[in-house]
Amino acid sequence: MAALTLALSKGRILEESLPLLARIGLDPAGDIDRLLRVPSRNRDVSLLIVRPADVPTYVEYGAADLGIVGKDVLMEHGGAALYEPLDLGIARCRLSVAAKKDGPRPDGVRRLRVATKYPEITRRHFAQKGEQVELIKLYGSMELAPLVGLADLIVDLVATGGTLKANGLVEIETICQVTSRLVVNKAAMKTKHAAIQTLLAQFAGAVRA
Ligand SMILES: Nc1ncnc2c1ncn2[C@@H]1O[C@H](COP(=O)(O)OP(=O)(O)OP(=O)(O)O)[C@@H](O)[C@H]1O
Ligand SMILES: O=P(O)(O)OC[C@H]1O[C@H](OP(=O)(O)OP(=O)(O)O)[C@H](O)[C@@H]1O
Repeated sequence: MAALTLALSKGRILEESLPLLARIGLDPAGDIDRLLRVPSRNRDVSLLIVRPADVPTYVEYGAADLGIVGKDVLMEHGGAALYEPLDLGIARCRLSVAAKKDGPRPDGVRRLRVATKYPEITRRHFAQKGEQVELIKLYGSMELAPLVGLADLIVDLVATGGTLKANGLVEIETICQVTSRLVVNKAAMKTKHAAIQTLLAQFAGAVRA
């Protein structure tokens, strides 16, 4: 079998991937808290532990043959350069627009300011609605922005709604549902076809189990 490299999103997705990986013999055979490249129990597959937002880049450039990444990250990156054959159904959440409980007060003069880690998705969302907004790129803790007057709205991930509630924010619109996806490098899908198909079938079986 051709050797394969699988890029994993560290953090929450890695945690939720571990049971799936274990089911198909791909559990890490090394310290995933320290190592960035880790062998798996299957000697033909090695694992890369990377920041979630970097997974599409590793797979697109062929540094990894496959990757596990959130749909939110794929949509922001622009997924056209990758195959996305399988929804793994893990790290389930949604991407939503939220505001302070008393809501944004458009004054008809100033554009609404929207703070987000996802400027591309946010730009497309408001453009589709014909609304002109000012985007403010943040790298985390979006919930703070409306509280301190940095933004009128945020676009962020919501799962239980606990973080929004704790910060006195309410969800006003869902943009899309999010789960993690298995993605594949387009060239590798041809050159390592048999090995990748075998792995895809194993992942699909593990998801059904
Ligand atoms: N509350 C949540 N419930 C379920 N899935 C989530 C939740 N928050 C984020 N996710 C999913 O997990 C992915 C990674 O989130 P995580 O919080 O682990 O990393 P991050 O903070 O975005 O990454 P980085 O450490 O690079 O900033 C997201 O892209 C999304 O797909
Ligand atoms: O609706 P909830 O269940 O509260 O989940 C939503 C929160 O989860 C994510 O953050 P995370 O916990 O991953 O922390 P982060 O800010 O470090 O990414 C997201 O950015 C929200 O803040």
